[in-house]
Amino acid sequence: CGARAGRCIVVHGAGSFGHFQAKAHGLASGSPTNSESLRQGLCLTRISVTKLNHMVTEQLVMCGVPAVGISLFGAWRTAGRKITQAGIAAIRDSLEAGYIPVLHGDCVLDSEQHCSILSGDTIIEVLSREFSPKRVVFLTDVDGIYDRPPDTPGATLVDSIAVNADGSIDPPVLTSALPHDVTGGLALKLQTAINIVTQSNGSIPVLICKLESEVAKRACLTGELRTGEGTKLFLRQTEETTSVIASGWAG
Ligand SMILES: Nc1ncnc2c1ncn2[C@@H]1O[C@H](COP(=O)(O)OP(=O)(O)OP(=O)(O)O)[C@@H](O)[C@H]1O
Ligand SMILES: C=C(C)CCOP(=O)(O)O
Repeated sequence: CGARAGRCIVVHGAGSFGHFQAKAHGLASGSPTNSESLRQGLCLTRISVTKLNHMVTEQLVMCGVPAVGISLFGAWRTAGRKITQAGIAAIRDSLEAGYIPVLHGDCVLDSEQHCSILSGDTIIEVLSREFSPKRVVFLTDVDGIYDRPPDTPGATLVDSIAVNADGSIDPPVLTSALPHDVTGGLALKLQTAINIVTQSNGSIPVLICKLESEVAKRACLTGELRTGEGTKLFLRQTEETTSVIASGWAG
């Protein structure tokens, strides 16, 4: 409900919705022959992910947030899983009219394999390029990024991750994903966070913390995340980037 305080875009994943149907019908890899089974799988997956989007949007509206659900299907397209068309206009128009767009991981039409899946994480990466937000906050069901899967003995929360210009990170992190996940789970979330940091040259801070917490509220509204509250990614400054910033100030 903190969304009332300013303009923001909400993107949610499919969670326990959609992945089972998508996996059962092979939607991620699609098929050039565009079979009946694939079409049926796409319809069932969309019923599931839009049901979740309806529930999320409804909760936001009940909290007084002017939220509108926006799906990708129809407006976004891929070719061999690569995005060839992103329906940005509908999102921009909704924001300008004072609404909070609520997008979700979805399946879309693909010109080579009939359909493909776009994860909520992939959507966030595209939106970050288009809208250059003040910050991106990933909300998850654990406190942040751990050095190894949090259910592994000895797992420790990582307060900050330095992202190098080549996309490598320090410290390294081990991840795991649930067997039904068709989009890669936390590994894709982390890769998306890294891409946002490198592509924005460090100008978009990325924070990862726990859903439904005071920490999450403060992180979304102010960008503040204290030690032990979650994970912050930042671009490791090299001599080259430092001199560019310095010359920017001098100019
Ligand atoms: N190194 C790690 N640090 C934190 N969480 C991890 C790690 N490795 C695996 N996980 C698991 O990732 C889960 C969080 O990922 P989350 O479910 O938010 O992403 P997702 O699978 O992409 O979800 P969605 O599909 O809804 O976007 C946690 O429940 C945790 O168990
Ligand atoms: C159609 C599906 C399963 C969307 C997946 O979106 P994600 O949960 O954000 O990876």
